[in-house]
Amino acid sequence: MTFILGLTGSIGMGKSTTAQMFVDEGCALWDADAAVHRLYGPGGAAVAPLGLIWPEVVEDGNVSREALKKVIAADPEALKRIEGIVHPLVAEDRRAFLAETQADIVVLDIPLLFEGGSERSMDALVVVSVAPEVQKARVLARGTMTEAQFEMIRAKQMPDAEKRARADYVVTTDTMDHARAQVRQIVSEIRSKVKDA
Ligand SMILES: CC(C)(COP(=O)(O)OP(=O)(O)OC[C@H]1O[C@@H](n2cnc3c(N)ncnc32)[C@H](O)[C@@H]1O)[C@@H](O)C(=O)NCCC(=O)NCCS
Ligand SMILES: Nc1ncnc2c1ncn2[C@@H]1O[C@H](COP(=O)(O)OP(=O)(O)OP(=O)(O)O)[C@@H](O)[C@H]1O
Repeated sequence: MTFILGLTGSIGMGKSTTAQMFVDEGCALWDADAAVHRLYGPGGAAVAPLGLIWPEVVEDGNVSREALKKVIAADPEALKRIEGIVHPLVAEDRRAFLAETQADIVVLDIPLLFEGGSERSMDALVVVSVAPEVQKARVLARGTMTEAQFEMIRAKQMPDAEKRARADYVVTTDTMDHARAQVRQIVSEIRSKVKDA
């Protein structure tokens, strides 16, 4: 039996960093953002359908994220159409992963877990969270988004407080040591539950 643990949190809250801590504790990981990278890469299943609508986003057989961001900036409806193409392909990638895995605990790192409605298929939910000013400072420090792009994405996502209210576990990502201690506690609780079941 594999225990399926959904991991989510708003932009820049520490999903990838926390997911890696679960891997360090022996959990298997599937990462939705990484699946999107595969789908946009050479031979990826999203390249042809996106290219049919916006030929300019395909460069050397890849989907260019920069070109896609230009499309979204010019047409606010475009993101919905992109999601309509990409999300079913991501769901298929996840099904294939879950069919193969042998791990006792699988962590599914999904930025839009609540927004996309996949929470029902999880055994438990982890939400990562930190103060909003820390979140913003961390995202802007990466230098990949302007403040306006960050605010646009944040406004589109379910508010952090609502996510926390729906979580079975909240991991506060204020420091690495604190987050790691919380991850170890969660894994040990789940392993003892699974053993007793
Ligand atoms: C808009 C795009 C081009 C921006 O690419 P970029 O490389 O700059 O950012 P990246 O993909 O790393 O996203 C950063 C964060 O933004 C948030 N985000 C991304 N897409 C969305 C979305 N459709 N709705 C809400 N938040 C989103 C997530 O928290 C994500 O972790 C890209 O995110 C994209 O193609 N999105 C559509 C596919 C999608 O919905 N992916 C989300 C996970 S399935
Ligand atoms: N527990 C922590 N303590 C200190 N810094 C952290 C912690 N967790 C994450 N960070 C830092 O916060 C930033 C964002 O983390 P990360 O990339 O894991 O977030 P994310 O939620 O996956 O982001 P995105 O939504 O953009 O994909 C990174 O610079 C990371 O080093």
